[in-house]
Amino acid sequence: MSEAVALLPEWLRHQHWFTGGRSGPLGVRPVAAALLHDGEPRVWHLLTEVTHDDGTDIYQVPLSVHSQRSDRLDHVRLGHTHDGHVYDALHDKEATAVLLDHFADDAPRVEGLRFHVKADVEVPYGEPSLVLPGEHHNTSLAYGDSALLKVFRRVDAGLNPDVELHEALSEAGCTLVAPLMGWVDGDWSADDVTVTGSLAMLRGFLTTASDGWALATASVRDLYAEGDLHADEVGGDFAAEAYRLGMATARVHETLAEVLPTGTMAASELHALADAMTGRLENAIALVPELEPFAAGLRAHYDALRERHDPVTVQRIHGSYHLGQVLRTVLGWKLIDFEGELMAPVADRRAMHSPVRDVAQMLRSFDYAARHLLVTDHPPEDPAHDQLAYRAQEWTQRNSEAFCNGYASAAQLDPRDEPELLAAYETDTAVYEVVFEARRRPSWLPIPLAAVERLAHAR
Ligand SMILES: Nc1ncnc2c1ncn2[C@@H]1O[C@H](COP(=O)(O)OP(=O)(O)O)[C@@H](O)[C@H]1O
Ligand SMILES: O=P(O)(O)O[C@H]1O[C@H](CO)[C@@H](O[C@H]2O[C@H](CO)[C@@H](O)[C@H](O)[C@H]2O)[C@H](O)[C@H]1O
Repeated sequence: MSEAVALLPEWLRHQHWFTGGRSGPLGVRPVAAALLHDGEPRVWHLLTEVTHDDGTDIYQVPLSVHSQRSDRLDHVRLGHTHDGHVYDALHDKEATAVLLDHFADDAPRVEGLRFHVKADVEVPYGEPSLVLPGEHHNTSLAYGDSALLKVFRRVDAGLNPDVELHEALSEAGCTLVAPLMGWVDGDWSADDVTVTGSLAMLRGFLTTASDGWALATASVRDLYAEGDLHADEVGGDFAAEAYRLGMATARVHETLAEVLPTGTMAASELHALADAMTGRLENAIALVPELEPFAAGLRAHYDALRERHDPVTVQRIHGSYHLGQVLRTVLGWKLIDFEGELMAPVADRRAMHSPVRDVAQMLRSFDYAARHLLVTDHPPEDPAHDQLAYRAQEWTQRNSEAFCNGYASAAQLDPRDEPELLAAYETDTAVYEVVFEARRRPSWLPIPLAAVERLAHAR
């Protein structure tokens, strides 16, 4: 194993799900290793601590070791050791079959790993796996067309909120998420004590799904192609979908409030929330000085929270809600990926908030969908820019209203009745997005910066 571990730093550096600092991996130290299959290939389950210039994280890196080099797996080869050729096991169908087989009742027990299957679930043993394409934070394997195994790459001690909320919603009979079929948790050593955390989640595969971002941006393309028509006049109007998405969101919130704890945020906690938002703004300004001219206007939204006297009802929410986290199937909208903001500590990701926070994030996502073509295809020097920007604003307005109408029709709460909360959460999200884009997609930075400017002048 130690030879294979030596291959990890260079390999990890090139994995898009590796988020460790600018330095990349500086050191790698296994914290748990288990042999899942002692045959050809040999399959190892490995958890490794990775040190980088921003700190230390635990990554899950199942490996398969073949005695012969495999052309088929060349694209996921880490290198060669005395034991054989080492591959990313999640891309190796022989190894992923081994992984799925461990959910079976009669599978050999593996020390430090526990595979759980929910009652009455049919695990598709024998189905080949396919890695879902795209640059995701984790690696998801579709087994046939019935189950999806999401293998968390960066893992934390404790229950992953994705597993926790899928379990709560599935148990409550909520059909607005893919049903939870099972999960894996495991142990590793941290500072000489053993900790436990969620490692993977098995859920139903939604075969007819299109993601919300693809659908919304297709609607915006239609609008842009007809620059002289309003959003409600073009063929690809999205408002009815936005309305239904609002309803689905409200119903999920309602179920979460029924089956998981709720609470209230009193004035002192609202102060603390406003302070946390202000702190994030100050950090963001240090990184992106273009924010500075808008700082006073943005802080005013946080001050409004400090001035509020009524308590705010809080509950578990999605936590990182946007159009990429919703799938439209023939049976309607489904919500996915309840992990929360990945870079936040797990305790923050499991914190209770007003459901208005999810609404605010989805409204930001409508703004992104409407404006992203202004950045990619119609920059300010394009003569059509100003007209299209106007249309984009109309599209956002129309779909935000429709979403809130749908939400209000299915919930006790109309998010527009909480304007201070909505504006504060929208501002906090836009500030987060400024940092996210500055680091990850600088060419998209104008999208949240335009929102920051609008929000700064909105009080
Ligand atoms: N239950 C599902 N059925 C079909 N596709 C899904 C399902 N859940 C997620 N997906 C697809 O997999 C992608 C990644 O899932 P997600 O849970 O968001 O993982 P990650 O955290 O790695 O991004 C989604 O963008 C979606 O396209
Ligand atoms: O996918 P995650 O939940 O980890 O979210 C991160 O990446 C998102 C981009 O994929 C990012 O979302 C931002 O861009 C989206 C369009 O690509 C847009 O729909 C969102 O509204 C916008 O916030 C998200 O902020 C980031 O945490």
